[in-house]
Amino acid sequence: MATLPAANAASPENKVRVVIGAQWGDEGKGKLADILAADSDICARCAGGNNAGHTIVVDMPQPNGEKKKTMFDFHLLPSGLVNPKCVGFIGAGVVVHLPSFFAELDTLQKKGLDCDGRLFVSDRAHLVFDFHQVVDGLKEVELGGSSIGTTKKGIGPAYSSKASRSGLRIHHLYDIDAFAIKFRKLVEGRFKRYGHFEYDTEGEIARYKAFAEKLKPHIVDGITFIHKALASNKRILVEGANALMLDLDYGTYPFVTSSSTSIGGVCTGLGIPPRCIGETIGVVKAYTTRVGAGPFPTEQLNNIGKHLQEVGREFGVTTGRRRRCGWLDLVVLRYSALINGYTALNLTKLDILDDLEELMVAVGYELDGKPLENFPADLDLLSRVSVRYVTLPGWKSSIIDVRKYEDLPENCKRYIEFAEDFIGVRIRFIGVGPGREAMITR
Ligand SMILES: Nc1nc2c(ncn2[C@@H]2O[C@H](COP(=O)(O)OP(=O)(O)OP(=O)(O)O)[C@@H](O)[C@H]2O)c(=O)[nH]1
Ligand SMILES: O=P(O)(O)OC[C@H]1O[C@@H](n2cnc3c(O)ncnc32)[C@H](O)[C@@H]1O
Ligand SMILES: N[C@@H](CC(=O)O)C(=O)O
Ligand SMILES: [Mg+2]
Repeated sequence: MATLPAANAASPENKVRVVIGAQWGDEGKGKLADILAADSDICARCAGGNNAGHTIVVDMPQPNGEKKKTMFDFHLLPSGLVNPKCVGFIGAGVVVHLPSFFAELDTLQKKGLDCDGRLFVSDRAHLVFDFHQVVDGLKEVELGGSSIGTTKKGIGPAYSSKASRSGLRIHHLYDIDAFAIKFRKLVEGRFKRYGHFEYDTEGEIARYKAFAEKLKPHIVDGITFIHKALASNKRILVEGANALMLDLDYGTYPFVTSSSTSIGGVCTGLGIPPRCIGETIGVVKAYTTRVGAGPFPTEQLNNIGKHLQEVGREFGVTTGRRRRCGWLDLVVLRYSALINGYTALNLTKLDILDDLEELMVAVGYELDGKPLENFPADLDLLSRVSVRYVTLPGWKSSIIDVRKYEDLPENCKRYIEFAEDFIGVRIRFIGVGPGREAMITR
């Protein structure tokens, strides 16, 4: 009997739901993924690695029956794991740093989340090794003034190993002698390219031999796993990492990450066809942030930027770096919506704009006095654009306790509706605070 389900075994109605970043990351995907995980059986990661940083704030039940506000930081593991009934899955498109995988898992267990038997990883996922992280740092130094500002988690070097067909995948761990030969060759190659650096190659091989044992209960054939889940009508939620403007093809290259962070990465990263994708929810911060180098047309290097950074507590969850801040860029969002085909949007951190007198939103770019029709591929052009803004009045009151759309201040609704009309996609969820409960659903 065949073990894989037949291609048409899944009911056409059972489609995966996708939560995906529409800007330069840190839009608050983790919070929405956590909320949607309540009615999902599986929460899957399809791309990226532990460069991502999702923060989730929930009231956790305590042994004494009380609830305690608890903050979770997810990097490599899917945020849906906060829901005790949700199974986590890491697809083949993700690059996995095993020490971080186990450290994150340990932290979750210590915070009271039992993940036994509900975290699985595809045997086709590539491994990120510590030497990839060293090389990430060395590459940045080599780039000098034009460095990317990576998270130094080894993401680019690991995807480079994968693309150059010398990478090691999880299944390689189970023939340790062959693994050791390939691993030594990989490290030697890095020494040749970057000069010798401190690295205990043999110690690392021994460490991975131990990891291989520890990882066994988590490993699955990802294709069997996801297609059996589809065929048995499991509700699957995909949690995007990073965001469209950091996509290797469509982001502000080379100031991007090294994976496909767009909707295409959902198909390639999980091994599912496009027809299995249903709702695609784009997560949009009510202003714009970016961490790391690269163009950012609406960046505000002034008191507005400072206000957004401070009030929004815009610090990287992975590296602690201060995030750059600026006005909402609707040009970026129209571009992003074309590529990802959002069926709905989640506007987040709207409460951070509460105190501002006036709000500006970018509605066009001009180059040499002429309107630009597109989002330019050429970063030299992008760096020369002047931004056309529309100014909207602020609402100057706190919205953090509002739970119904009708109860939002008029100017706040105007801001939401202006963005929605311009992008052409319905804003269905509105974040008004960091907590799980601080979300308005329309
Ligand atoms: N005040 C406020 N904070 C929010 C809201 N939604 C999310 N947050 C917080 O905003 C931050 C969002 O950043 P991240 O957690 O890095 O977002 P992410 O999209 O999951 O991150 P990446 O995968 O790294 O791109 C977190 O600290 C959230 O707790 C909101 O509506 N209001
Ligand atoms: O992915 P790496 O190579 O570490 O960094 C490249 C580029 O992408 C930015 N970035 C990566 N992950 C995130 C994330 O989760 N949120 C925001 N920005 C991210 C990084 O800062 C570099 O600019
Ligand atoms: N993923 C990160 C990037 C960083 O920490 O630099 C963030 O949450 O901002
Ligand atoms: Mg983040």
